[in-house]
Amino acid sequence: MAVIPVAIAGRPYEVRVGAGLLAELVPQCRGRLRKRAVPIVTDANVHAAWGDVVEASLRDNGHEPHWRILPPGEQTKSWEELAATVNWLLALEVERGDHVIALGGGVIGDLTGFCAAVLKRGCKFIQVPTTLLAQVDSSVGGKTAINTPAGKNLVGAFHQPSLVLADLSALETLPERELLAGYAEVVKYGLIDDADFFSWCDANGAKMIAGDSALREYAVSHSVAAKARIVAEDEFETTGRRALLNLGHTFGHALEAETGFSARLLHGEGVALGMVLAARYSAHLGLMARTSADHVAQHFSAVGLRANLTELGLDCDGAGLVRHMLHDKKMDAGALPFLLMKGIGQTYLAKDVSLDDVATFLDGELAAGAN
Ligand SMILES: NC(=O)c1ccc[n+]([C@@H]2O[C@H](COP(=O)([O-])OP(=O)(O)OC[C@H]3O[C@@H](n4cnc5c(N)ncnc54)[C@H](O)[C@@H]3O)[C@@H](O)[C@H]2O)c1
Ligand SMILES: O=C(O)C(=O)C[C@@H](O)[C@H](O)[C@H](O)COP(=O)(O)O
Ligand SMILES: [Zn+2]
Repeated sequence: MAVIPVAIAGRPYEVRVGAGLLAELVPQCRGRLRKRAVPIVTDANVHAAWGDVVEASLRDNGHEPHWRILPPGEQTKSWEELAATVNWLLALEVERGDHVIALGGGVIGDLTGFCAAVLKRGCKFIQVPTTLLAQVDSSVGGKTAINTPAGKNLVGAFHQPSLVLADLSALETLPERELLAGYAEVVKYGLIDDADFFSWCDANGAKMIAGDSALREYAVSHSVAAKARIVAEDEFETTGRRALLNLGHTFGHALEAETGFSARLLHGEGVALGMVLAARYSAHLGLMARTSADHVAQHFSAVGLRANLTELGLDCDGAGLVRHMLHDKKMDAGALPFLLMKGIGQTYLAKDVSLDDVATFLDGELAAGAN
């Protein structure tokens, strides 16, 4: 098992990465489950695949699990599920010092974390991520949120978990499309500031996706360490450092909004396409070699992720996509700082991007798409 510290000032915690952690849930949580009753929020797919294992670990150790089993999918990050889940926690008489367990992907982690952030002004929670995306990204760093019709993650809080348990065995039941979506956030760490890791992805990504367990452990641990480093430096996204983790997300979130937060486009798929667009836009501005932008696109295409806007079949223009971007949380005094690239592993926050120019660029991508 790999143990990665997240050195948040005043509230440090560990991310443990290894196979079999779900079966050892109670010993792994030692000292944190103070009562017999343990509230667990999950979704129906995760419950069907792993509910028995978690239930057995709790019952064998004298606990009584209380399950809240939500519908799978992005629509669950809603006001309605937030209110209903908070009311459920209140009915269970959860106290501030109690831990709620979030068992699932990023949807469950983001929603449960937000419930924990607001319940009695903050109770504790444990992230037990079961998707690749949640293991490498969403379970770490304390961003919690729901969506609104206006956009992605527009209501939320920073609220750190007490512990993250990333069981690599959980990935064995994950559908391939979800693995690929999570892989986009793995590659993101290479594109941000780690060209060697991008080369590692070039050499090993496909084998990792196909199921090689040593490669999976390396990909998850390396990604978590990268995220831990960045969030420890800038927990609340105030210095610009944490904003690097948003690479591809301004485009990606606009695409998710345009496709109605539906199964047409998963978050990680939007991020992959968004990073290709960030690379192509950087090349269009002359910041980055066109060959490097093509390399990014080819990397995603080679594993089966979409790398051209035309593949989405959108019925909008560039200005329509830019309108979604006006809700981006990075908006500052009417301007939108943009994550651009000077090369692979050389992402930076640009403050001088013209949204009219982005719209024109997107019109070109929507018309031609292919490079
Ligand atoms: N908080 C953050 O820092 C952060 C970071 C990245 C993404 N996110 C958010 O995370 C969400 C996406 O998360 P996701 O990709 O994990 O999606 P998800 O939570 O929707 O899970 C994907 C699908 O896989 C199923 N599933 C999960 N684990 C499984 C398993 N082990 N076996 C079988 N099926 C399983 C789920 O039921 C769901 O259908 C988005 O809402 C995104 O905004 C948040
Ligand atoms: O942890 C972060 O910071 C991130 O930006 C990670 C992203 O992968 C994640 O999708 C995040 O939720 C996006 O943040 P948002 O502030 O744009 O909602
Ligand atoms: Zn993301």
